[in-house]
Amino acid sequence: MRLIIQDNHRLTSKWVANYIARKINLAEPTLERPFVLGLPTGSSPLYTYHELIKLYQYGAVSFRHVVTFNMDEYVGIPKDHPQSYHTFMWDNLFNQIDILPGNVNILNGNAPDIKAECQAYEDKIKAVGGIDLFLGGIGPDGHLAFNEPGSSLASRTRDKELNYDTKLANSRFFDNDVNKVPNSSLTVGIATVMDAKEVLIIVNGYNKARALHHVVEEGVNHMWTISALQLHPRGMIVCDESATYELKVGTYKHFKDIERNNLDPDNLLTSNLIW
Ligand SMILES: N[C@@H]1[C@@H](O)[C@H](O)[C@@H](COP(=O)(O)O)O[C@@H]1O
Repeated sequence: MRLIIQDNHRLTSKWVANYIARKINLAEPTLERPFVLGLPTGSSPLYTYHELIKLYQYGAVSFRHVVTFNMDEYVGIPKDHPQSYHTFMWDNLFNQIDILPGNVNILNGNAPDIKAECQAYEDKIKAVGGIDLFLGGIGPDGHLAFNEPGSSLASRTRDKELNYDTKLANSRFFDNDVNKVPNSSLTVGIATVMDAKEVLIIVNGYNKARALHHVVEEGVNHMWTISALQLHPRGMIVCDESATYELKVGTYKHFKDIERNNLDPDNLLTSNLIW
């Protein structure tokens, strides 16, 4: 697993956006052979999306032949609700880049047949050849997408109840009222994410420091579902300094050392030092 430590959230976002743009460009995607990107919502990827929009505006990347699959969606709120993940993605990324609407895939939290919806999502990912790069964030309890602590590490796309901690964390988007946060979600499973050719997780802030410690320094454990990343051949975390507060000094120094030539986001757009 790679751990890229950046000074702050702004640099984290720039690094991740440049990395994604470089990956898309290197793949030289076409209509027949698109680049397939898994995407999260939340505050962690927000500035990465702003950076990607800037790169698109400068002409440094195009999303014309990019197919996306979002990680998750709430159950029980309309698609056009201001806090639905549909709204988040269209407002913060898709409406501002050249992606074809038909290439965007987001789970339908109001599907009449949840099982069929989730199976169709898994089938569609397979049909396009799998996900090339899955971008993600984590919750303070180390959950990936909505795979709450205790979720099977072999899980696939399904519906999942949200725990109180997650509802509390997400209540900031629902007038700080935990009762307004939906009780359940549709989410890709841990195995769905781990099937991607590459997984890149953004971790920012003190409130994620414990989770970062668990994924980097402890064993694989279903109570910290992000720890499954240790088993991925191309798993990478990009974090800011604040998120490293629970890491051992030695761990911190080790990753700073081995990634010392890869830290400058500006080098990424032309670098071949990329997976
Ligand atoms: N389902 C999402 C996760 O995919 C996301 O990673 C997490 C962290 O969000 P944030 O980045 O806002 O801290 O929140 C939600 O629970």
